[in-house]
Amino acid sequence: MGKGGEGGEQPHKSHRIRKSGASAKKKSKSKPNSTEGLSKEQQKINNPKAFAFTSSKKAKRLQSRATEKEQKRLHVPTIDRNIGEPAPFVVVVQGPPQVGKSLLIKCLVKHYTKHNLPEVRGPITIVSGKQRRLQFVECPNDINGMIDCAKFADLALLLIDGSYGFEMETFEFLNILQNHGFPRVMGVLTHLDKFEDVKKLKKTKQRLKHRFWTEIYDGAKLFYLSGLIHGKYTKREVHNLARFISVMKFPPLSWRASHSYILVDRFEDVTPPEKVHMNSKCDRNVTLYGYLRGCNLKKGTKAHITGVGDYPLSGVTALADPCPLPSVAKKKGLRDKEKLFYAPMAGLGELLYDKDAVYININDHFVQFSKDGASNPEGTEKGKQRDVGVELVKSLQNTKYSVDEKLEKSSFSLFRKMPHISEPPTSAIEPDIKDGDSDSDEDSDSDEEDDTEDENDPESLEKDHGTQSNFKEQIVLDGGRVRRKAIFENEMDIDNKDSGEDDDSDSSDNDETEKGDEDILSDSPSSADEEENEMGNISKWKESLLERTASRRNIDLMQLVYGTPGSKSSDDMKDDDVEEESDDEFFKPKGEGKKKSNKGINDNDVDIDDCSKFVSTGSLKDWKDTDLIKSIRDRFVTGNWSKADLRNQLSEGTAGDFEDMETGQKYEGDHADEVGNSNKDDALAAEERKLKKLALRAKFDAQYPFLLFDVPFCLDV
Ligand SMILES: Nc1nc2c(ncn2[C@@H]2O[C@H](COP(=O)(O)OP(=O)(O)OP(=O)(O)O)[C@@H](O)[C@H]2O)c(=O)[nH]1
Repeated sequence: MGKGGEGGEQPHKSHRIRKSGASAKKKSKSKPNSTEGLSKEQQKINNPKAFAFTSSKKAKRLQSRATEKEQKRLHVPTIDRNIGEPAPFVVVVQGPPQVGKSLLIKCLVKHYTKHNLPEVRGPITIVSGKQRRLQFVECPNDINGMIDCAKFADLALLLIDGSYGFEMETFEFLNILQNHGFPRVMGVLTHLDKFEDVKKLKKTKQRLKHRFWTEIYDGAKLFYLSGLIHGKYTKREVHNLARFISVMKFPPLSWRASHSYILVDRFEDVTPPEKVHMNSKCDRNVTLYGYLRGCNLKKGTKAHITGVGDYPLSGVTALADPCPLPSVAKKKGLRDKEKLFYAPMAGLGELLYDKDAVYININDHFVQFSKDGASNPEGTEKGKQRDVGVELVKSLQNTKYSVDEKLEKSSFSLFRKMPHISEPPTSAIEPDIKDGDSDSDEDSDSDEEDDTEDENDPESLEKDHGTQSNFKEQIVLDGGRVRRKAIFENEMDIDNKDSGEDDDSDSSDNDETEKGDEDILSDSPSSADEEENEMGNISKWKESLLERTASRRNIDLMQLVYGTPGSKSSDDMKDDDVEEESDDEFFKPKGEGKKKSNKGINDNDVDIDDCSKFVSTGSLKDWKDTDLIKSIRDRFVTGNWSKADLRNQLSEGTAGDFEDMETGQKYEGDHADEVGNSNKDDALAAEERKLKKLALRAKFDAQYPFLLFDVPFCLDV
């Protein structure tokens, strides 16, 4: 572009600096000392104060902020080994029983695909965006299931019953997650519609949020699902949750990225039927289907199947994607056709592609079964001539109950006059526990029950996790359900503080909860300890678990050797033992008493020291015996050594013969004459030995005559 407007183009008008008027004045005002044309260095020299910092603190803060920003920018690049489309991210939905896991998955699937899921079984794959697929898995409520889920979860949705509080399952899963490279975790509070008091709801939300933050990290995301509408979570809340999952970043976990693994979404037993017919326990061939994650998988590699074992792969085949990502055409959002989902185990979809076959699944209500022959009288006669296969199928139509259902209802008696034994109903657990512990628990733990338990069922069992622990598991029987509530002392502390604050602001708020909690605090003996255990990011319950494991194995050697301070005297202990023994003896079956009376070393105690070795208990001393411990007490640094000297002197004085080998002089003890005739042979043998020694000594002296002199010498070479 030329200035002269060559080529027919219009020239740009150059900027004209104002020389008069308001804007010219303004400029001259803002720049009284014109520094135009000066370099930055020169400007600094001219006015150093303008470039100096006014506050050192502020400067320091700015500097650290700049460094932080710089550091954040720098990160180790993650290597993505995935070829082609990335495998779906696995979203594990975990929580205690009946918290609403299946319902949440159903609602999320409905939101993403507009399909109703009849049943949640196995992984459910859906297309959630143009570049993203998700796989929902419901975590089973057993520890093995939790371990398996922790291995493949990219995101864990921890469902918590808000009306009830934290349960043990959540913490168990969190602990397992930590051992598998902590994936993304999000909390979801359900059953919030059970709160009638808005204030109480708000408070509970706050409390649970802070506890959640303490366990994971400050600011961890916690969603609230406020209730159900037509048996489903509200659309808005599900939409928000789904949005959050859709945009979430899943940084690859290093171990997983360098190992190949498959979350199996379908499996097929492809063993030839005749082989199974010949031998029902023959080795089976099983085909497993699923998305491959991590790195590549080769034929012949040994694969570990959780809960089954290690097996070599006989072959790996790449199949067509059952739930492909939509086309990359430039358009906003997903079309309805592209909202695919794949859930072979949940009984969805009509076609099933196998390695060697295609199955067509037809819903039962579309199938017209032929009428049962027995229903019409004519058919009975015809039925006699029917084919055996037809007969079998017809009889199958008649069965009302499946084998499992029949087994559940079945019962048997071991002896003729005994009542029938059948599987106990779940409610049968209740009276058992109540009978055993209800009395004592009501007495001791009645103070520690909070409002939810009061409402539902006051009878509960408590297990203290160690003496120092601030974390307790409380087994509560809640409307026929056994629930394992997690109770934190810290939590109670916070509650108390909160209630105190609230009391100031609103004294009329007399919640049962607060009362209960205050009682707990005032009555609990470890209130001083609680103050020490302030809320922090460190999870105290995990610490206590470690401590307990360590303390089980530790033996206090000091206590074993020197005894417990203020322990009973040995006589007292003996008396106690005698009493115990006599009591035991009284109720013992025949022959048992003798075993117990043998006060040898306890076999269990032997295992504590080294369980890998077999130790014969007969040859060992019982180091629990106080007399035995006393007998060696003076052999240690802290013992009385003068006693030992005295004993040596006495033994020397009384023990009799002593012979100085240097001089050949012989000292005889006071009691030498007490040696009887029976020891004569010994004396002769000793005499012989002495002569031998003297002869040897003479020989030695002859060989090394210089050793007879005490004068030090050296050899000159
Ligand atoms: N009132 C209320 N009921 C809920 C809520 N969430 C779930 N439910 C109900 O709780 C019951 C259990 O829900 P599920 O989704 O089967 O729970 P789950 O965790 O899958 O149960 P399991 O698989 O047996 O462990 C259902 O009847 C739900 O309707 C909620 O937020 N409020």
